[in-house]
Amino acid sequence: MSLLKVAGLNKKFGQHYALSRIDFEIVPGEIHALVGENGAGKSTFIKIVTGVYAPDGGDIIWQGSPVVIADPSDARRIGINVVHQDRHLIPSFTGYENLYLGLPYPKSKTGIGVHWKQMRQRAARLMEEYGVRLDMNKTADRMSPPEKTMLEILRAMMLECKLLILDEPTASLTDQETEQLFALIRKLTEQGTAILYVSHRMDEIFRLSDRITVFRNGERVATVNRNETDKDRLISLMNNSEYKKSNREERAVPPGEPVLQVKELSTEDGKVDRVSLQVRQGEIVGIFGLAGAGRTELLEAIYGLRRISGGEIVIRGLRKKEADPRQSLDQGVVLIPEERKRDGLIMGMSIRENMTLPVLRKFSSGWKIRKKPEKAETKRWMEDMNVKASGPEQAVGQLSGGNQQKVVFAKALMSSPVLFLCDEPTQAVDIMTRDEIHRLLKHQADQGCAVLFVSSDLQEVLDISDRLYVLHEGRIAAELANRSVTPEQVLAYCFSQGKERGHQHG
Ligand SMILES: Nc1ncnc2c1ncn2[C@@H]1O[C@H](COP(=O)(O)OP(=O)(O)OP(=O)(O)O)[C@@H](O)[C@H]1O
Repeated sequence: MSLLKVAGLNKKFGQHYALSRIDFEIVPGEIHALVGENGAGKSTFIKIVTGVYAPDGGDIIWQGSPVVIADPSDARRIGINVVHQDRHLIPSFTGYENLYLGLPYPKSKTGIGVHWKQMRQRAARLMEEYGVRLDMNKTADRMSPPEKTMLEILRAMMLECKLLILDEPTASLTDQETEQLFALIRKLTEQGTAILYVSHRMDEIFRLSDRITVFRNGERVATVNRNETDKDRLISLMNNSEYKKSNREERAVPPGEPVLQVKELSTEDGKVDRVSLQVRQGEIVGIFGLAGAGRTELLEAIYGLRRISGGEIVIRGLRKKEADPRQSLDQGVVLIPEERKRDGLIMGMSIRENMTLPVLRKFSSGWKIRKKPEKAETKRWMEDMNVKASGPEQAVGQLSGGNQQKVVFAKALMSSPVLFLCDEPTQAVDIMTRDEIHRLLKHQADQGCAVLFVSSDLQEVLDISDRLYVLHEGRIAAELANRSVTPEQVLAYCFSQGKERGHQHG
């Protein structure tokens, strides 16, 4: 019998159908992937089955009976939980405290205090049951991304979750960390929990899922068995056209003058430790490291968002005097941040306002902003980046996650930068846009830009970079020419413990 069945589900925003006549079914113990281009309706669907949005029509059947899921606590009560990429943990709370978040703490015998022992025992039982090892005394802000994901899954299982929805769970995880997560997912399904797995990462979908449902423009276009389809067919279903992957080609333009020179750079918090690197004109340089290696921190330090305790940053021959993002922008440096909701965009503002804010000078004459060219350029970039929206005036907060990322990118491109600092720029974007972003960056590099590119997807780093640095515990563990390097070689450096630290030029 199906665990969850929906029939004829509709959801409208204004005149626009985000979901139209959706039929869907998931059975106990199944791993069911949900895929679709950015804006296809996946998040809206999740929000309806978890009680965030009310549908405008259609039925939801849970374990054979019709239900109304009025709010998220309703969903949790019947056994539906979701783990999002934006994790819902309280940073200063320990693992234990986060595990019991929103739940009654076990009371001590007196009925006044918390029964800590019981709390710890229950957590230990749960971890043993699912084969998870976590230091639950650590506060959430000291946990790595995979640890946080595991903790959230454990919390769902405390609530006797029958349907666990994982929304881009591996977005910032490396391959090894993803393996740990997959092992946990398999354990959950063995015990009958169904998994609805939303991801843009095709390889994972093919490794993990039993069935795959494809959404396109708010409609369900297919549900297929994993072993009866392949990646190219799936992508064609997603966008109704032939998909051709761009090849890993050698870039012809030889690198020019150094644009970025980092010498012995350290941050006050110790996350970046005596890092030296350089990126020249026309070069795309990758940075790879495990979660916690200091990838984001390094980019933030270069951009001026993190306090520096030593070393220097030279951009086009000019030494940066202090941590100052404004100065970076003036020097033609842009940062595509990992957390676009926090750092990249103002959700209440329109696409146009977000894109043109840093470059308003370009459109001003005297006191006035020349609206026409401002709008025209916004539109041009929206077309180039294939941003799905009702128009340049739509609020960014109303766009799907992937389309927000495209706006971040367009905004960066608009300022004609000389140096791109990209932190997971293709996170959450669909596979077509991912190729498009790679193409755009290569084009920018061919025009003389320098690109420093961080991704937790090793294959992506290898696909795009001319050269790469491996980061390990805040330090450069290796510099590798990306001609014949294999993923295994890169990973060996990620796990190196100092003594193997060395340089390899090729
Ligand atoms: N609150 C809202 N107001 C107006 N439109 C919205 C709102 N939320 C979503 N939409 C629209 O509904 C459509 C579906 O969006 P949804 O977020 O469900 O897509 P998605 O498949 O999850 O995309 P992504 O892969 O980019 O996260 C989009 O066109 C989006 O702009």
